Amino acid sequence: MFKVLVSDPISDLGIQQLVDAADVSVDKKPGLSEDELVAIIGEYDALLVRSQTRVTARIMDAGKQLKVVGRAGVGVDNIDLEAATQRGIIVINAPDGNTITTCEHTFAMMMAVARHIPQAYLKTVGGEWDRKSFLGVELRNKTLGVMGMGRIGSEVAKRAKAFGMNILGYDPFLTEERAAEMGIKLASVDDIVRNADFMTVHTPLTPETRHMISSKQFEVMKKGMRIVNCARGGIIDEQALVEAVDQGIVAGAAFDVFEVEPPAADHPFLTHPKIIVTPHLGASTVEAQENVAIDVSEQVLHILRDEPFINAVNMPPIPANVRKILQPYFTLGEKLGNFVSQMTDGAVKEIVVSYSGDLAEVDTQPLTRYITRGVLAHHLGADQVNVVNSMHLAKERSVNIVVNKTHVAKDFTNLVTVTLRSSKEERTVAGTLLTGYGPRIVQIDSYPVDVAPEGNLILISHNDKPGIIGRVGTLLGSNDVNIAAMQVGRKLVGGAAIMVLTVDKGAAKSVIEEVAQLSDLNSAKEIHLV
Ligand SMILES: NC(=O)c1ccc[n+]([C@@H]2O[C@H](COP(=O)([O-])OP(=O)(O)OC[C@H]3O[C@@H](n4cnc5c(N)ncnc54)[C@H](O)[C@@H]3O)[C@@H](O)[C@H]2O)c1
Ligand SMILES: O=C(O)[C@H](O)COP(=O)(O)O
Repeated sequence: MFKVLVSDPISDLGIQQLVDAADVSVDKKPGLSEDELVAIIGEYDALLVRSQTRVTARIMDAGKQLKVVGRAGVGVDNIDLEAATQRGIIVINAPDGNTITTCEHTFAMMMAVARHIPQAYLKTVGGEWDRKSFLGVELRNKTLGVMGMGRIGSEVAKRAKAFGMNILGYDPFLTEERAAEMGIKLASVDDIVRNADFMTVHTPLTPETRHMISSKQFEVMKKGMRIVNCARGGIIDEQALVEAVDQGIVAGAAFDVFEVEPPAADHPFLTHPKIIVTPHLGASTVEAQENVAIDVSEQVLHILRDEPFINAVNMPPIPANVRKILQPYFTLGEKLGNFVSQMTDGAVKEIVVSYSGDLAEVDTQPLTRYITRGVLAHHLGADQVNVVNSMHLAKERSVNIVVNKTHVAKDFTNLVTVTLRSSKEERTVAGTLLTGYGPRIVQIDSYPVDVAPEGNLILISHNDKPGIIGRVGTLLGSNDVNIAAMQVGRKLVGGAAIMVLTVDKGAAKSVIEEVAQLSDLNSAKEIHLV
């Protein structure tokens, strides 16, 4: 039974699939302190959070069984990603579920600041009928600068066009062509600061974006600009903003997010007549909360059940077209890595992976992660290595990973070859997916074979002499080890050869040692693939 802890308020409807799952039990304990989480996290396999819970290295250290941290939302700045990666904890988010909701909140804030809605409301409900103090501005024909043209920024730009705004967009990944397609103008930060009437930020908070709008930008800013931040506190320098508003450079600002949340009671935004605020409500709609909780619950279930998943934040995303090609090879790749690791003696120094055929056409890094996981799992334990930390663990142990690609495939449409170089030897195994047969090992060292990569296998290297197969069979049989399948590979009659036996159950170590002592046998190894 997998145990899931929900430590922030997350939509009940959204996590229903977890609650309904027969192999999962869910505990909802919102509002726990770090110490309280440390005390209980040890029994959980998954932790579900929004932005309130700070998932620290200390919590992850205590989470001995923790496989996944699921963020029901976009920003993962409350999660120590580095610590998660080092510990092999997968961090996933729900990047799409709250895009529209946050975009709409951005417009709510933009229009509220343009028309002084919160200030006017307060006066009106206070009994004052003040129609003079709140002269607003239209959005129509104004220039809107959008910093960060990702999911939310792009939706904001799309809707701003309906208001008749001219849009300047800045994003390191925005090209002239894409900007033209969207009917906006590609701009620099400086262009936006000098020319926009409204500016809205939609970047993550990174060392690069922290205070990307600060005194230097306010000094050259178009007078009368209105600024919205529904992304992350700290992208706009709060102190510098207050000064710019007081100097009349900025006409008004609308902030949903703060450098420190919740802000201190004496935070200058809270009493400033030209700055309006909401308490990080960007994603707070019924629809968004259901969406993100559904998305994250679905992926958490996949991860707990060891099924393919998406939206891992601490490993590179796999585009859908690449995933389609690679996914069928993930299990095979891991098994090849595990097989070659079990057959190789000595300390692993280098993993050489060769991809040929169609596989060579795409970014194979995700598949290399699975192969590396297979190699390392044999030495470090399957529970210690996963696709998130496999490359990190290899690097930490100075295991070099070399990837070669050849577009031409000789005998198979696609072939994955894994060679392990250790302190003692170099061994190779290759596999493919055969239509109608599934994953097969088709080469061991330089011998062609056809072996299903599963169950208990015995790999024997011997000299091709009459009677040897019988002797091996008799010895195993007398020890109650039944042979289910057998493959023999040789290059020359009477020369060196290999034998791969699939046996119904694992043989005792002593039996394998006895097999290795038979005449004309060079080595015998048991290989177990799950
Ligand atoms: N207020 C809320 O409740 C709320 C809700 C959802 C998202 N968010 C926040 O909104 C932000 C945007 O979310 P998203 O889903 O659109 O993310 P996204 O990843 O789709 O888009 C972010 C964009 O920022 C760009 N970017 C990165 N560095 C940049 C830089 N230095 N200058 C300009 N652009 C840069 C990226 O290239 C990317 O296109 C995030 O910070 C997210 O955490 C807030
Ligand atoms: O990054 C996000 O998804 C938003 O900031 C929403 O955060 P929340 O889930 O705490 O509302």
